[in-house]
Amino acid sequence: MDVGTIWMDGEFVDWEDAQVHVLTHGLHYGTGVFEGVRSYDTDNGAAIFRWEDHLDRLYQSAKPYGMEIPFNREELTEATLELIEREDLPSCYIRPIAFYGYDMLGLNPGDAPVKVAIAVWPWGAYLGEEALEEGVDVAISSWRKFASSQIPTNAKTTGPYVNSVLASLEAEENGYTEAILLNKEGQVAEGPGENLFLVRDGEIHTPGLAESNLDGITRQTVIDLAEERGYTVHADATISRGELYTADELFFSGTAAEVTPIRSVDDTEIGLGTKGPVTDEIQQAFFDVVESGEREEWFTYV
Ligand SMILES: Cc1[nH+]cc(COP(=O)(O)O)c(CN[C@@H](CCC(=O)O)C(=O)O)c1O
Repeated sequence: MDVGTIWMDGEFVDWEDAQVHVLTHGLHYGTGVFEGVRSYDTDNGAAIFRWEDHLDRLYQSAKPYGMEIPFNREELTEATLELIEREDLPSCYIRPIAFYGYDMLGLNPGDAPVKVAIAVWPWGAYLGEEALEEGVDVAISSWRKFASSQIPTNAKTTGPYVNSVLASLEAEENGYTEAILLNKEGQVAEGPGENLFLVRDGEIHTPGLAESNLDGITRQTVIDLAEERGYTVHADATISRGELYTADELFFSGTAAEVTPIRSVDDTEIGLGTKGPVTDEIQQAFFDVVESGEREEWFTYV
């Protein structure tokens, strides 16, 4: 990858110089919070999709860990816009991260400084170029999604992503593109890096957030777009494993995954085994939004 600069604690540094001490608290204990954001090269120029919502979530994610991010919204916004321009990447994936840095180790971060970095890079179709059109084959993970009573699932925290890594590794080792995780009660939670939607008899269902799922910004976008098109959306659904197999359609949503159809679960074909008509309509509506860049309330223009 043709790399450039990274914004780190107020400075733009060369990619290879963006390094941390091996005794960084976040490296040992997973005490970091991050965002996954996309800038699109829209008809109205480069524009970051739902940046304000991602910023909201970044600061909210820091709260359970007593983490004070030492830069305000305006500073992070200015840094990100400048970084996109410096890297000349109107269409890119943006990774802001804040984490407890280097001081004497111990579970309590104590006087460890809060470090902040922002990187951008090109990132195409998260689950593969053909996935958006043809759908992906997924498997139910043997790992369960952790519960919000164990770790705040409304915070996008680095350490707990080992749960997602385990599920993704297992899926790939078994020949699948992605996993679906069940929660500790055995109900459908989400993907390792995506929310999940089910279509049945023309209505759309997605698991609720309280028990185990990230409050996805793309999930909310899908809900808004579906309701605008007259669909009934059940946004607090309890979905059993069996209902996945009998669904008319399934799809993932996420900043990286965008809207990706699921064509099989545990080798059981979903619907006709390809992208379904409702998924197609929602996916097209999503891409119309991010390609046009017209809905100003959802875009921060570079
Ligand atoms: C567990 C999880 N659930 C749902 C979502 C969708 O949330 P949103 O992006 O706000 O719609 C993501 C984003 N996963 C990010 C990280 C992916 C990665 O591999 O790292 C992403 O999509 O950027 C998750 O990590």
